[in-house]
This record gives sequence, C-alpha cells and structure tokens, in this order.
Amino acid sequence: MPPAIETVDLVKDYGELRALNELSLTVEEGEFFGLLGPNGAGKTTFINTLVGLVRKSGGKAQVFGYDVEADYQQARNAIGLAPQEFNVDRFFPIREVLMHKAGYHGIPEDEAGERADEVLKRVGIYDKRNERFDWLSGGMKRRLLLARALVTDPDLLILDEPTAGVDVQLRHDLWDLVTELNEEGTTILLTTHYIEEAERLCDRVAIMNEGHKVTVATPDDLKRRGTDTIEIRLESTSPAATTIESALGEYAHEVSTSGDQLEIRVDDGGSTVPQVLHDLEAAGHEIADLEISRTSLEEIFVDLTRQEDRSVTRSSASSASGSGGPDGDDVASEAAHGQTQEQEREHEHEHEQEREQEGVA
Ligand SMILES: Nc1ncnc2c1ncn2[C@@H]1O[C@H](COP(=O)(O)OP(=O)(O)OP(=O)(O)O)[C@@H](O)[C@H]1O
Repeated sequence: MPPAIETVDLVKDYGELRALNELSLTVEEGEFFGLLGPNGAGKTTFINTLVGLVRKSGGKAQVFGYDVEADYQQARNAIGLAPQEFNVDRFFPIREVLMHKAGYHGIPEDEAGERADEVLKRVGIYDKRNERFDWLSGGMKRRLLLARALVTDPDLLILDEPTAGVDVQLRHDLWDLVTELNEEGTTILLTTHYIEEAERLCDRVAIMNEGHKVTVATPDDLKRRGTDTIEIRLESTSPAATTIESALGEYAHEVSTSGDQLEIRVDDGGSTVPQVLHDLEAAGHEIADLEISRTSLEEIFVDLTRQEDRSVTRSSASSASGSGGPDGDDVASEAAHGQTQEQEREHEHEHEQEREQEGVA
C-alpha cells in the first residue's frame, strides 16, 4: 500500500512568495500525523494543494499513490477535509448539505441520506438536521464541518485547526471522536496551534516554518531534544555557581544559585540525576530536596521555529538589500498577491463545482 500522503520537493509560489519550499513529507497509512508551525508557515497551503484547491508550482504530491493533479478525482475521493474556515452552503438544511457533498463524490441518493444521518449522529447534531448552517452555534458549526468531512467515509481525514475557538467540552469530544476514527483505520492529518493537542493525539508531528520542514519526530522524541532543569535545595547555603560547576561534569550546561537553591540544566534530567547527586555529595554538599522540570513541547517548538526565524531573517535581509528593506518586502508581497490571483483563476474554474460543494468563496 502506498503512503497516505507523499510529497517530494513540493513547491508553491504565490508570485514571489514561496509558501511551500521543497517540502518532502510522508504520512503512512493509519498514522495520526500533526502539522505544526507558526502563522504563515504554509500548513493550509499544503492541505489545499492535496485537495486540489491550490495548484502546486513544482515537486510531487500523491495521496494513496494518486497524483493530486493528474489523478485528481481518485485522490480527492480518498480525502475528507474539515477546513479552518466555515465554508458551508447557508441556504439548505444541514442534512441536505451533507447529501450534496456525498452526491458530488458519486454516492447514490439513498445511501447519501443514510450516511448523512449516520455522521450527524456521530458528531452529535442529528437533532439539528433540518436547520440551516447559520442557525447553528459556533461549536455545532465545527461539528458539522467534521460531519461533512466524514460523509464520504474517507481513508484520509484532514483537519485544519478543528478545535480553534471551541470550548473545552467540545474539544475533548472532538479528540475522542478523531481518536476513535484513527483506531478504526482512518489516517489523520491535523494542523493545530494547540501543542497539547498534538502531543495528546499525534503519532508523529512535522514542524514547518516559512514553507519548509524543520523536523519530523514523535512528540516524545521532540521533548527529549529539549534540556531539563534539575532544581535542588541544599541543606546549607550554596557556594558560588562556579564552585558548583567545577564539582559537576560536562553534562551540566548551565548552573545558577540563589541562597540554598541550585538550578542545573542538563540534556536528560531523568538519567543524569544519579550522577548529579553523586558529584554534589562527593564535593561535600548535602541535598535536602530535588525536582526535575522537563522542557515542554511548546518550549521546544518555540525554540525550533525561533532558531529558524533567525536564519530566515538573515537570508531574506541579504536578498532584499536592493529593495529598500522591510518596506520593499511589503511591496513585493503585495505584487505577489496580484500575480497569484491571475495564476489561480484558471485552476479555480476547473474546480468550481468542488468549491461550490465546499462552499469556498
Ligand atoms: N492566495 C494567496 N495568495 C498569496 N499569498 C498567499 C495566499 N494564500 C496564502 N498565502 C501566503 O502563503 C503563506 C503561507 O500561508 P498559509 O495560510 O498556508 O499558512 P498557515 O501555516 O496555514 O498559517 P495559519 O497558521 O495562520 O493558518 C503566507 O505568507 C500567506 O500570506
């Protein structure tokens, strides 16, 4: 079986703005895969390329072995998309909206009705089936987007920030539901700004920044990349940090002291503690209390994307040197938007019917 998603050197240019920069990613069938990145990293562009709403500028993109452009219909039929924006037809009862969507993907009317009922029950808004989208609460609208993504019984479910702005209860309901779907075999691609969400749900995450891949790892592996802090209280006032440093080995990256408190930064707190205790005691320091605080995934994420930003800023600063600095960049980006609309027009026409179903303006 080919991977659920495979992109190789995927590029998307909006005029002069490179939104996807030689992005190579593989998501295996059955995985729960997270896509993380700061605003503007290219997550939605990546998704829109997979579902045919954006035409790639270069590279390869396949869904279950189908090329997203050459085999558009096969690739698209395998995907259920719950987009970030509420893009639903507002004039029909929501059950009909779901039936239209199923019909567009070739599902006969009887079956479409059954599927619509089934997914409305599954997301918990069956009693609202005859109401229009505008009459639903914000949380119900999110549930409907998920129902619409599920009505075609997709092998790949793409969730673009599904829990943005929803209350805690609904967030937990959605987490349970997507976990269940994944356990039943659906591959899931999730973008989110909630690091806790990625940590809780995802087998692996890719961190993106400025259109390219920074890293791909399991949440646990990522956390291991951060440094931990061992916080120690001594029985007596601590000597200067330099004295403590000389009692410890190279494993201690940073030592700070205050009164009887010590803070020691190490790579892996759990396995370094015995050595720290041994070295401190050998140097005559008695330990009253000890605690390890682990780096959160959020801190590692911020760190990874901040390091990236620094290097990106440097390279864009040198390439923009003839355009008058930041103001020049703004002008270039506006021009890029103008050019983009031209380039996308032909493609938009091609998928007009699809976009009507999705309700994209
Ligand atoms: N249609 C478009 N025309 C021109 N530029 C665009 C277009 N769509 C996106 N961009 C630009 O491409 C870059 C990536 O945007 P994208 O929406 O994919 O990021 P994102 O990671 O999904 O961000 P967010 O987390 O804010 O949703 C941004 O610089 C954005 O301004």
